[in-house]
Amino acid sequence: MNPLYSVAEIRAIEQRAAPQLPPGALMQRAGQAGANAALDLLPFSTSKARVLILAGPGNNGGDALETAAHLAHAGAQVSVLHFAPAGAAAPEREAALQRARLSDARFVDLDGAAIGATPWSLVVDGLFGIGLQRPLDGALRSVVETINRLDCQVLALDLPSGLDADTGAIVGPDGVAVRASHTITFIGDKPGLHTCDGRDHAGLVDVSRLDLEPALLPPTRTHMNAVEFFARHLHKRSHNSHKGSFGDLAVLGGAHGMSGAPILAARAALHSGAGRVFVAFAEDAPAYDSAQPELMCRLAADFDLDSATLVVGPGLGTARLSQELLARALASGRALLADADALNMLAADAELLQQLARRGAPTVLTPHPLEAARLLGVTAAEVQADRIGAARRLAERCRAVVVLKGSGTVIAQPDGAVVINGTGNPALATAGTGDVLSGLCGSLLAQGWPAWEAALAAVWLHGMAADVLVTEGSGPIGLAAGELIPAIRVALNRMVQYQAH
Ligand SMILES: NC(=O)C1=CN([C@@H]2O[C@H](COP(=O)(O)OP(=O)(O)OC[C@H]3O[C@@H](n4cnc5c(N)ncnc54)[C@H](OP(=O)(O)O)[C@@H]3O)[C@@H](O)[C@H]2O)[C@H](O)CC1
Ligand SMILES: [K+]
Repeated sequence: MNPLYSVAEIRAIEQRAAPQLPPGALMQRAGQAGANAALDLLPFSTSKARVLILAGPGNNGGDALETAAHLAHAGAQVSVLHFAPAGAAAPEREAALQRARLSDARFVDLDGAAIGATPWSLVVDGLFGIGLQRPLDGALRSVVETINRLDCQVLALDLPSGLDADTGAIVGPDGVAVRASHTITFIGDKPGLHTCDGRDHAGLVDVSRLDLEPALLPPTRTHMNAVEFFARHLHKRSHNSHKGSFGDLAVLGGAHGMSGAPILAARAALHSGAGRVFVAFAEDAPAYDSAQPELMCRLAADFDLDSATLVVGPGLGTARLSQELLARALASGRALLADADALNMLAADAELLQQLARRGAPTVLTPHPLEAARLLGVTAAEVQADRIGAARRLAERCRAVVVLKGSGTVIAQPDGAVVINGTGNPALATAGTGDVLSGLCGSLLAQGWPAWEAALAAVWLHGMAADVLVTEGSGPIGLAAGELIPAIRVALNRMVQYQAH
């Protein structure tokens, strides 16, 4: 299990640990952990390695100075770009500075051109960590811009400087942040490294607990998604089973001219194991889907919405007829997933929203940031500035499981529990992948999964399918949403094979 800690939680752990440790022990351990991570990235013959260390004015800078001393001791050619604190520094930072000055590391004063002209093996980013208060400006900003133009690997200490550790947003409206290839984060993992701009700036993340006793690390309400969270719902199938054993799902959508979306969702549902899949079209119901004749096409007005688990929204439109269909669906006692236009109609009608929140049956909402913004009455930028907060508020307000899509999808429960998903990649940034996700998640609900575990598994599988397709060369550019569907089936069956009871 990978818990994620907020800055406040990390500070509290630090305060609890410090009295039990010699002064400066945590910074020295962070320096050692930083050096170990750096050595793993350097060529075997360390003496040939040119390492640029950026040391900021705070304790993140202190970690960098300790790292510099260790790497110089290991024989690397270390250059330190030091940004002295405006006022008095912490004693442990002073000690780290002394150690670096006494080592073979060279303190340099390089401008952007000089930095750009040197063939560095590695840059270590110790400008700012969890103490960043405001956007990077002036010399700090231009150093970060210079580093981001280099080709070499960049190791961020604790987190990429310029990033908000809690939200993954870059600090400041026009802010900059280091683009690291690797991050070694201290004491505990941090949500901001895995969502919003976090994944693009943190690279591969590794955690060093700085040898703190596990008892010092309290339980958290935020975790990275993991198969173990939903594995108990993976079951091998019995011979003595039939289509009725695996539930009925109906995808409610498809207003005039928007029939592709519900079809995509329905195909995904079929290939994720639902026993029978209906497509209930708001208008223009086709006789059948020639590519997937297994799907049963109906006119929504004639379909008994109480007879199946429901996915409501793909291509549904927001016309009067669609609003009535949504109201009927919300009144059903069956499990329900609301996506796309269903979310837009809920945002525009407080009564429908209340009806949703009063539902007793399992309910999942799958908004992208703009849909979440409409539901919360804020802007998409405000949602992205605090994706975890937005998902938590929406889950609480709607009393439903919320899947806030985007880089590092955030899944929230009404009780405040949050999971950030780590699978997936930019190949998913194409039309229709949301419909595939809603069909997949709806299919798990139809097979009897609880809302929370269905959402965790669906988001995990959806991302994993994209990751597998990219390794096979089918992306990230040009992946079509429909291509995810067979890959999801493979990933699901493999997971059942290896994990199921
Ligand atoms: N958490 C732990 O147990 C340990 C953490 N370590 C490392 O320490 C940092 C946190 O250190 P902290 O000093 O609190 O914060 P930072 O180093 O991130 O930066 C704060 C200093 O930077 C100044 N500041 C902040 N924003 C800016 C800015 N945009 N431009 C210029 N200067 C800025 C700030 O000064 P103020 O002017 O705001 O007072 C601070 O001086 C953590 O991330 C770990 O790496 C320990 O080493 C190990 C234990
Ligand atoms: K940093």
